[in-house]
Amino acid sequence: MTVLVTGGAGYIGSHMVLALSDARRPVVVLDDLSTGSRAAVPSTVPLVQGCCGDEGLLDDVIRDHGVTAIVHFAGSIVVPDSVTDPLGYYLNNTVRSRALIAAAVRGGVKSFVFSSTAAVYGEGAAEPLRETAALDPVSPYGASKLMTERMLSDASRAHGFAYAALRYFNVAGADPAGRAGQSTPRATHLIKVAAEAVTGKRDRLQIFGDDYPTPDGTCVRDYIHVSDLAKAHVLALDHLARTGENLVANCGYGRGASVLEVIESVKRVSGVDFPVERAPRRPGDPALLVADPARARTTLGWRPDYDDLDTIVGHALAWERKIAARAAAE
Ligand SMILES: NC(=O)c1ccc[n+]([C@@H]2O[C@H](COP(=O)([O-])OP(=O)(O)OC[C@H]3O[C@@H](n4cnc5c(N)ncnc54)[C@H](O)[C@@H]3O)[C@@H](O)[C@H]2O)c1
Ligand SMILES: O=c1ccn([C@@H]2O[C@H](COP(=O)(O)OP(=O)(O)O[C@H]3O[C@H](CO)[C@H](O)[C@H](O)[C@H]3O)[C@@H](O)[C@H]2O)c(=O)[nH]1
Repeated sequence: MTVLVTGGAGYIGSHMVLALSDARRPVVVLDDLSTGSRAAVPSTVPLVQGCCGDEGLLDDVIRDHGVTAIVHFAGSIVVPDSVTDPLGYYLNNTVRSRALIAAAVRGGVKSFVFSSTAAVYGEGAAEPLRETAALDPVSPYGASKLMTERMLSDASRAHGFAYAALRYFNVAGADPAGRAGQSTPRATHLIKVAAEAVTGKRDRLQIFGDDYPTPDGTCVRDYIHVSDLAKAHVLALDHLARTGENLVANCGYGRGASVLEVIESVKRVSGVDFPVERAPRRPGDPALLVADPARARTTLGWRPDYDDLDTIVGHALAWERKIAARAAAE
């Protein structure tokens, strides 16, 4: 009854490993440590260092650990990088996911939860976005994820397993107990970058575009707390095991915050006034992404615990200060 968590040494994956461990569910992590770190995996949880596209290794892990479910976080995640390196993104996100799905089929794994993204939706769809909105990704990143959703749909029909594709909106924050957080080197995510500006790791924050068709001209996103997201994954695993029915569901709160509103929140919560400068638009950025989370609520019974921007920012800051203090002590 072991859950294989690919990418479990990364930001979101490490919170999922904590959620499963807290629920006393057996876990094994597979991670190539390209952006994740060994320290993010509790010492009680086995970590296999390797690639989620290595079919021989996957067969061994599934067999040796008695894997019955897979939660697949491993992948490349930076939207603008996918614009400059699309083939790298299709390799790591699509081709390697295909290898993992094939290994799951060979190994008789019955449940598969996949990290999808709001970036699968097209521009111009009615907001908040429902799962039925048009799928027309702006970036190669979104396309690489949408292809994996399609493979899961086709393979589940042909081979008799159930999958959940959870379309995350913007994930932020950290474990409220301070056990995990985002430690990604060269992070690009807004709240993480702003937290680094608070601790002095960065000397300023850039706003990428202030001429979008949004109320204040900056991009609007639906920020979701990473621990609420992990909770949705645990519920999705239970749903798949209980019903055997596939699920595609948004994970967001249904409320947007602009880049300027996020910056205000970070300054307010931290009490630190860091320099901010206007910069050109970043390639691949849609103006507005806000979830309609009704399906996750009704199908999974998902009820968020941290649906508040200042709370998310507060947890992100606590983690950032903790790792800054640790780095200073080294
Ligand atoms: N962070 C967000 O806001 C967000 C939003 C939507 C979707 N997602 C998706 O969630 C997942 C996790 O994202 P994250 O923010 O935790 O990123 P992350 O970079 O912290 O985690 C990814 C993990 O996967 C590992 N990895 C990458 N390629 C691998 C490979 N080929 N084989 C094995 N391990 C590999 C990395 O070392 C890392 O530990 C990704 O699939 C991402 O696309 C993230
Ligand atoms: O220093 C920064 C960083 C970001 N931004 C802006 O802040 C917004 C959010 O950017 P992030 O990089 O934090 O997140 P993205 O919306 O680009 O992407 C994230 O959320 C998406 C879904 O909404 C994807 O799934 C993706 O994996 C994940 O990285 C964007 O308008 C971006 O231009 C800035 O202005 N300055």
